[in-house]
Amino acid sequence: MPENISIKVIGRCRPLTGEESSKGVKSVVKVSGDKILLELGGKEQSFGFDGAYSGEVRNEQIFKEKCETMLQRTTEGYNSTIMTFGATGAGKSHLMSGTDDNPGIAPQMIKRLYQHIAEKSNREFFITVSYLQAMDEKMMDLLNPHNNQMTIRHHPHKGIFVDGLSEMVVHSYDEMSEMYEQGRRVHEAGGSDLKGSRARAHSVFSITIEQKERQSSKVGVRSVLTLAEIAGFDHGGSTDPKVVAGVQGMASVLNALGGPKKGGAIPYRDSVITRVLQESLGGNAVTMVFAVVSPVDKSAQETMTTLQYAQYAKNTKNHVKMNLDETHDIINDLRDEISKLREKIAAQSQPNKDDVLKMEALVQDLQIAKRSTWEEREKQSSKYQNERKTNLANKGVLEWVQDSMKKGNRELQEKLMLLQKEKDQLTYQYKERRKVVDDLNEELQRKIGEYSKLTQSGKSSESETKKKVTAVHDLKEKLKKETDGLKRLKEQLQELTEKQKTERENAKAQITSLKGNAELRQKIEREEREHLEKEHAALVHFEIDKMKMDIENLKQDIQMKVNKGHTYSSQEGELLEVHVAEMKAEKNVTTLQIQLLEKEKARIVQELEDVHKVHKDELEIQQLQHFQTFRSYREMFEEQKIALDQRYRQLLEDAIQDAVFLSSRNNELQDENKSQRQHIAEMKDVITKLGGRIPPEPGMTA
Ligand SMILES: Nc1ncnc2c1ncn2[C@@H]1O[C@H](COP(=O)(O)OP(=O)(O)OP(=O)(O)O)[C@@H](O)[C@H]1O
Repeated sequence: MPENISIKVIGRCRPLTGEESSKGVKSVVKVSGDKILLELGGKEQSFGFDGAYSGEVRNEQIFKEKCETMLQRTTEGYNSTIMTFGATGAGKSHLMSGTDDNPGIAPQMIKRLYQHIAEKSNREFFITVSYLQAMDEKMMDLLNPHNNQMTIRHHPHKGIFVDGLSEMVVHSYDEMSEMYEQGRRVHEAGGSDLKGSRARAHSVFSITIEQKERQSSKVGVRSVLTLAEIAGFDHGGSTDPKVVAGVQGMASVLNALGGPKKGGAIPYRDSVITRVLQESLGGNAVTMVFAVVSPVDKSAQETMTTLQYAQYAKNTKNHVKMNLDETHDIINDLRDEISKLREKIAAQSQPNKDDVLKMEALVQDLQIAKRSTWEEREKQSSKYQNERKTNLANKGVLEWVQDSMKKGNRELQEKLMLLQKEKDQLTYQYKERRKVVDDLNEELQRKIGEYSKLTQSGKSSESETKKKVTAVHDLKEKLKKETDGLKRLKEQLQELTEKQKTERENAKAQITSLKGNAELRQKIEREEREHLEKEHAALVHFEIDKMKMDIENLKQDIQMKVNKGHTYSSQEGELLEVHVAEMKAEKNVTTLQIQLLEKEKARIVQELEDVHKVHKDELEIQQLQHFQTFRSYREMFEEQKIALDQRYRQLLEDAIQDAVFLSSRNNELQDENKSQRQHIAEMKDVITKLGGRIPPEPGMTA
């Protein structure tokens, strides 16, 4: 049994914008409890709703207090609709979509839906989205803006649906958010072929949720969550019937549902948006309407209209029921019905017209039902995905695709930035430790110097010498420890560098797969080169440092040995000098190599930039060529379609003519047959009269 539930209406008034405040614009709207108070013509009018919010209240709070329960019902299998409606600039988009730091109803709904799904691991979900724009009675597919025809149909089980509107399967929160965001951008861009003001454009984002228990034969449930933004009723003085119907259709329906015209026929069919939202307005959906108004004095009349119609919505009752997903049973029932009807028609000598029409409708329902299986829809959705980019490019709104790439890139960049931050911290620690090592080294040298002075003076006592030697040893131990720590830090840094490299590779692969975004790819590659440069410079620096430390250690060892009384033979001295000279030479060679590498690097960078430029130009040419080819294919296809249509029409005409000819020939033959039979009957009569004698043939004598 359907439940009768009234449409809930919430009032919302936006604050004055900064510009309006600075210009001294007067506010004529107040929010008090669940009421919106409007000052018009010197009088204050009060409109009571199921809730009212001022613009200062954050969208999160409104969602929590009013919309979260709607999600609950949706996930139980009930259709739910949330619409924002009001004049242009009243704040509909701010409430429905919001901003990055004040997310609107739609992004919060999407987030909560996927949290719910994550909690229900025992259930299997199949989720699709579609996004429709209706303006001046013209429909546009916001997810896949094609030029194919779209028709609003009614299906006995599916309810109202738009045949031809792309239904995209989504598998994750990210995918759904991206679809919503991208569709919204197409809506904002308006699409190049949609003339007119966006102030008259309605948009409907529908999330269809089908779910069933895993590994169970129980019938699942199916529900549609509709998020709609309805434009105000202002047609800007236009007399174009489509423009008027587009914005007035909703007013007429609300009036007939809960206004002065209540009780009469409801003119859903008078406009696209009311037909599409028929289930949400007096039908099978739990509906919440946000009447969104501006506080500006100049908009007071529009505010009044919005609030009045919102009252009509409040008087409307919907008839809500849980929707079972019986697609497979429906297909079987339809097949049974079709085969019974086929037998009936076959048994008729003259097919009954009503039976034939019924058969046609059943076959159409079966086709729709067959297209409703999860597998079929998944296939269809991939097809739409493939068409999307071309359609978006054709509409001149491909720009946003690049924007969304930038968004994806931002996430990658953030990941890389985190790694870089970690690395910066490590590098800082490394530098600090390095300073400690250097200081220790200095101290050690000083201590060794003191020790050698003492031993050379020959005045030191044994205990004093011992003390100096112990101090040198202790320092050496400390230095060793610090150097080990430094080594470990270096290893960590190297690990992090590897990780960074892998992430950058991933980022690069991801960016490479995003066709046509040459700028972005170049940016990533340049950043990667710069990182590598820094890495190499640090590595070379480290090696030179190490070499210096080795020389220092060598020097200290020699000094210690000398201090202990060791005397170097001239051969040993020569060897050591050679050793030090070799190290110095090695250092010079390394420095030279670095300079050469720098030059080589500059050359490669230049080469890369050149190659990149050539590729970018080529890519642009290719893209142009592709579009041209695509256009000529389309034209060819249109021509062939026209030729085929003509041929088909010709064949049809021929067939009709044949049928007409055969039917008239049939009539002639029937007439002939009739006159023959009459003639035979007359002949028989004559024979009987003649007593069985056959009369002579005319012209013969008896
Ligand atoms: N609650 C709010 N807090 C702060 N600013 C708001 C709020 N609501 C709306 N605004 C601001 O008011 C202006 C109009 O809002 P918005 O674009 O959402 O209106 P709209 O009804 O969607 O307009 P249109 O029909 O032209 O698309 C915007 O600058 C928006 O940032």
